[in-house]
Amino acid sequence: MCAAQLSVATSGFEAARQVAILPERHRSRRLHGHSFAATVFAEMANGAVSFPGAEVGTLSERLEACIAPLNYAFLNDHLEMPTDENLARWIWQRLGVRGIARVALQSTSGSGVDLDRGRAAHVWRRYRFQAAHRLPNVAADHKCGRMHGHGFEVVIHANQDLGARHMSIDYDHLDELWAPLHFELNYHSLNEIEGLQNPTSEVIAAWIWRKLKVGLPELSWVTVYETASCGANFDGREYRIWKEFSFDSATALRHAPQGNARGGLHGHTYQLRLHMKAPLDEAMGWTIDFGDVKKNFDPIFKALDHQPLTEMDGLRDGDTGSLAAWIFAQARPKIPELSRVDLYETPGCGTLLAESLAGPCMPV
Ligand SMILES: Nc1nc2c(c(=O)[nH]1)N=C([C@H](O)[C@H](O)COP(=O)(O)OP(=O)(O)OP(=O)(O)O)CN2
Repeated sequence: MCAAQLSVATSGFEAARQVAILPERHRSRRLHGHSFAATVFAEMANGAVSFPGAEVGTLSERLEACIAPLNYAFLNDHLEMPTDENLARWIWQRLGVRGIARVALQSTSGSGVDLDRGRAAHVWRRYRFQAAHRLPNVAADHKCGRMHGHGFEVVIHANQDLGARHMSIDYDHLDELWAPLHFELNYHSLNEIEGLQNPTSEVIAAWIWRKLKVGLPELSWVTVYETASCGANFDGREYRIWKEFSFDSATALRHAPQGNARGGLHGHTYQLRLHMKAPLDEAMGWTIDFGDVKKNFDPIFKALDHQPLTEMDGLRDGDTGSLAAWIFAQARPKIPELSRVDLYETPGCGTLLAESLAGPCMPV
């Protein structure tokens, strides 16, 4: 049913750099530093791991070894031009893992680059705005029918490889394009803005897409976080929404060799992101209601949270790959629009199970 099962590993490094390719007087031409985070998505073949269930651990070890020379280092000693994009490419080349599907590199929590399967570089930037809204078409007892508000977050991805010039889409360019939209949205009631009379996450994402695409033909995705646990993204054609859950469970890896701590009973605070793909319901302005996703997933959530996964019926093993497959199989009949499951056992480390790899990585 799923086209891709990818192991995901994330690891950080502290490093200094100078980016001389940027225009005169750009702040990043000066010596500066970041807490970088690198994320790798890879299909881990059976032969690449020492035992079934070790995929995420093995990928994490490989990534840590790969970026170790960059930690507490001057990046210009390792790469001629250490832009975020070039760092992501450097990691892809040196990781020594077959089956890499994506590499993501964040230099701050608000900016980074994702290399897709074809190694096209999508630069992204995160923005925030504070706004009120209500959904006018929901049922009378729906909480979102009342006027309320959110600290919305927006992530803009643009395909750098489509730009005519190298570094043509740098972060400052995205900031310039975002500024008038921020002015329109921030500290406003969204329902009063032309085109946002029914301001669902999906409608907001499409509205931002239309506004930005004119000046930014390289735009790849617009992602709107309505709350910390839900949101929507739009690529000009298709809508995807997600809803996140956190559950705390005990697990053990059945095939871990004697003496490996993962073979014994241990536990995680899992982060689960369910992605749904569906056409827009024009009347409601959404694909499906986040609230319905939560309600339909609730029995499965209860089967997972504060439970010993080792005793779960039908779960082949306690690794995130097995668990994501179990969750997909259980949830799909209840949520037919479900198209992807991201499951992390520690921040940024876990499994992504998807029908297609369309859509952004989503920053850690
Ligand atoms: N597909 C969509 N569904 C819903 C949207 C939307 O924009 N698109 N919006 C809402 C509400 O505006 C609401 O603010 C968000 O709903 P909800 O998922 O219930 O968010 P919470 O974070 O408040 O949920 P909890 O998990 O209960 O904390 C509704 N649906």
